[in-house]
Amino acid sequence: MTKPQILRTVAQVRQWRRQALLNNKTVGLVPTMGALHRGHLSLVGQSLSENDHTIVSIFVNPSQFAPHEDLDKYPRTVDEDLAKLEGAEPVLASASAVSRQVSAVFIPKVSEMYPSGITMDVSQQKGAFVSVVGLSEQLEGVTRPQFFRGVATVVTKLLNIVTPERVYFGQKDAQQCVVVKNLVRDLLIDTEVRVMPTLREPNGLAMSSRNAYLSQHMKDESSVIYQALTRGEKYYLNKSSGDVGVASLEIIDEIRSELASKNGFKIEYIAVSDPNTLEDLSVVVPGTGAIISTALRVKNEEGNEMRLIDNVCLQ
Ligand SMILES: Nc1ncnc2c1ncn2[C@@H]1O[C@H](COP(=O)(O)OP(=O)(O)OP(=O)(O)O)[C@@H](O)[C@H]1O
Ligand SMILES: CC(C)(CO)[C@@H](O)C(=O)[O-]
Ligand code: BAL
Repeated sequence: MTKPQILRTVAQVRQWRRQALLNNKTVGLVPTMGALHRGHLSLVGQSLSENDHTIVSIFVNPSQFAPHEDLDKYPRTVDEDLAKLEGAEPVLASASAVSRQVSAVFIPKVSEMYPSGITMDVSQQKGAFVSVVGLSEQLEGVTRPQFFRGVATVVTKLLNIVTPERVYFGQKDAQQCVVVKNLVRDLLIDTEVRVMPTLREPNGLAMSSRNAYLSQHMKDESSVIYQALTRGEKYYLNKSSGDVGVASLEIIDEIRSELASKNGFKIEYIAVSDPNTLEDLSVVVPGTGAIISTALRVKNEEGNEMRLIDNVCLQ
């Protein structure tokens, strides 16, 4: 088993990429903020099965955190992450990929990614930033206004550095996927955006690095989120038929009543949206598809509040 190369500078990644190109090898990129779990490894497995080389980036990107958010305490577990990437058989890797290993891991410093410097205060930031207008002012963008500008910026930088044939994201962060697809299309970036299904804990809770902030009890309680979303999905499936749609408000009411069964969950939003534009849908019609997404705040035993997001797709 060969260990992945650890690359720390943009120049090292470019050199590695040039070599792959010279050898006529395809490259898949899996961008992450580390604290890897099976959800991340499923993206890695998919990339291994579709590309000759897979590069994983581990970078906790400051520009997508607001000053009051958890940048400083975001879980940083690089040694464990590397062990998982070196050793673990990537989840869902197809038979043809089993013999493949992650080729490289890019772990840059903030100064490498932001050569003009960066501060947490958006008004003080220097250098170029990428905004995806419209899409990033909805849903997640309402409570995290800096989030999509930060994500769009860092993903553009990563795509410029790596120029991968394919880049992999998780459906759990549904709005992020739509924002990235739009920026790749509008900035004419030559890469295919692959969106992979959400991996869940046995109780249905979507796997997430920030779940590390939750006690087992809170994790159990939080399984209500997926139960509520699937209740909305079932309601839609039972009521829709042929080309007869279902009012979004009815679906949202179903979800809200399931969530109301738990105390201490503050709903930020429940939305039924067009999967491509993320515009609110008043009716879901079979065949057109929709995303039902939600964000909630939960308190752990220490009284610290944290935010969980999840979604399901309707066909
Ligand atoms: N449960 C999951 N299933 C599939 N993909 C996932 C899952 N969780 C995260 N991902 C994807 O992994 C990539 C890296 O995500 P990130 O490093 O932010 O982890 P995260 O678990 O989403 O962390 P956070 O707790 O900050 O939301 C993203 O494309 C994200 O959508
Ligand atoms: C895409 C990403 C790695 C950009 O920092 C991050 O938002 C994430 O991990 O989902
Ligand atoms: N997975 C999304 C990264 C974030 O919430 O900052």
